Parts: sequence; structure tokens; C-alpha cells
Amino acid sequence: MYAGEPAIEAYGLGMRYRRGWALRDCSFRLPVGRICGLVGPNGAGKTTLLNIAAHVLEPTQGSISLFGEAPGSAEAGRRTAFLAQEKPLFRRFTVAETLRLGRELNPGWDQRAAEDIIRAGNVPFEAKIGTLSGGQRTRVAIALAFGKRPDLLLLDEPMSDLDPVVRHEIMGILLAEAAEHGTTVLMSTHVLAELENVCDYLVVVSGGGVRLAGDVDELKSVHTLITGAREGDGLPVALGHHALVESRTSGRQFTALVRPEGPVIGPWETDTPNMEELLLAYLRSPDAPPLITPTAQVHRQGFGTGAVAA
Ligand SMILES: Nc1ncnc2c1ncn2[C@@H]1O[C@H](COP(=O)(O)OP(=O)(O)OP(=O)(O)O)[C@@H](O)[C@H]1O
Repeated sequence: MYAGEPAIEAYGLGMRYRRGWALRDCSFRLPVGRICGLVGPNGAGKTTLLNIAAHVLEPTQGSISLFGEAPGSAEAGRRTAFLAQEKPLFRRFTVAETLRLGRELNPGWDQRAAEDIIRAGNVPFEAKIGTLSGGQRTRVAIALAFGKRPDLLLLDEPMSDLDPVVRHEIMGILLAEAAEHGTTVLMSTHVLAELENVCDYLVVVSGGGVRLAGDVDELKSVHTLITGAREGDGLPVALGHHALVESRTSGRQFTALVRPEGPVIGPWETDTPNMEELLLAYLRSPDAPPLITPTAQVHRQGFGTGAVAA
């Protein structure tokens, strides 16, 4: 594998339900070994995208490849684990039986990794799944996903029913696993603050399309957060030539996030945004021009041959 080889490459991906398009012309590239936050407002298409990658749904348009293979291929299936919002576990199975099923279905199964996750939460191995709390069930589902030792983990709001201490613990396991095994992670979430120290890659979808994609440091570095005294209602005229993502005024002050087209000169304070400031600005400004950094761009010629094409 060469550095930068894509774990996921989506090209012109679209999904139309009866009510209309949920995803439209969605293209991005996620290199191997990255931990990527998938962010967007409610109904943006995050679950749809993850379901297509996990081969739960077939796209209406476009194509997606996982390690150069179509999602339905045996190779992509073996290398990928998906943790959906609804955890499809058998309620009548015990925790131990659930792990045994994981072991029987997955050739590379790591029983110890799975058991450690269960034990850390003090979940009894003999307890039936149907008797567990929502958070305990999520822990079992996470143990199943990690026990598979996947090269790619697709997580759809995995922490939404976990308490804050457990979220922190599971994030720690996620980071340690990814660092030790080079696992690629694509994880949807609404908890932006949680992404700051976890993700090194971002894909933001809204209105069915990709608004922002790429390496976090690269994305931050091409933006400037400007704060200064308010002059009127909008952005000061002298800042007008920079590409504006968002500007807000409160009292006598304005704050703006721009993609500077040259030095920002004037009586203003400038700073590099943190991840939450960057994401919030894009989420609040659906009309801001999209930005896909070069590492996240897809070039049709290099596209994996095993992909599902429309
Ligand atoms: N099975 C379906 N049939 C019809 N429309 C659907 C179906 N599943 C999703 N949609 C619609 O597709 C759009 C995208 O939904 P999706 O669940 O992918 O968004 P999301 O970004 O995961 O949202 P959330 O943050 O609320 O979980 C929404 O408008 C949703 O109503």
C-alpha cells in the first residue's frame, strides 16, 4: 500500500428515495489510516452514505469503492465493519453467544479485543441481549465491530446512547485501535467538540452534497477567523475580496470566517479556527462555497475498477 491510497472513494454518488434526492453528486476520497468525522445537519444524507458504503443500500447514481473494490465484494465485506444506528443484535442470544457468532462469521476474529470491551463495561457474558440497557447493547455492538479487526470501520452516531464517561472510554479504544492497526474510520456524529482530538479528516455533507472535505490541518490552515469592531451590518468593505464563509455581528463586534485571498491587513484580530468553529460556520452557512482539499479530490481516471458504476 502506498501512502495516501484511498480506503473510500466516492464519485458522483447519488441516492433518490421516493420523496426525493437524499444524496446528490457526492464525491470525495478518504485515504487509508485516517479517522474521519462525517458531519452534517439532520437529514443531510450521512446515514444514507454510510449505508451505501456498507452495502445496505445500492446507490441510484455514481459509484463508491472500498480499497478499490465494490461494497458488495467479498474482499470489501471482509475488511469492513459497520455499526449502524439501530444495532441489529439477537435479543434472545446471550452476550457470550453473540461474540461466538462473531467468531464463527469472521475469519480474522479477535476474541480478546471483543471480550476486553465487554469486561470494561462490566456487562455479564451470560446476560441476554434483550435484558441489557441501550448503552450496554451499544457496547456489545462495538465489541462485535472491533472483534472483527476491520481495516475500515463505518460508525453511524456510535456514541449517541452512551454516558459521557463511556463515550470517552470508547473514543480512547477507537483511537488506540486505529493507531495500532492503521484502521480507517468514517464516523458520523453531531457532537462536534468530541471530534477535535479524535479526527484528522473531515467530510461535511449538507443538502445532499459534500461541502467540505479533507485533512483537518489543511482545512484549518486555509481559513482565518477575523474579529473586530463592527462598522455596519455586514463584513467591513476592506475584507470584501476574501472568500467569505460566514460573518456574524454581536453588539459592537463582528466575527467572520474567511478563506483569505492574500494577507488580511487591518485593525482586526486574526486567528486560525479550531475544528468546532470551522464546522459550525459551514453548517450555519449552506451557501458558502464548498471546499475539497487535493487529498480528498477524486480524479475519474484513477478510480477503482471494482466500483459499482451507474
Ligand atoms: N428509507 C427512506 N425512504 C425515504 N426517505 C428517506 C429514507 N431514508 C432516508 N430518507 C430521507 O433521506 C434524507 C437523508 O436521510 P439520512 O438518514 O441519510 O440523513 P442523516 O444525515 O443521517 O440525518 P440525521 O443526522 O438526522 O441522522 C432525509 O431527508 C430522509 O428523510
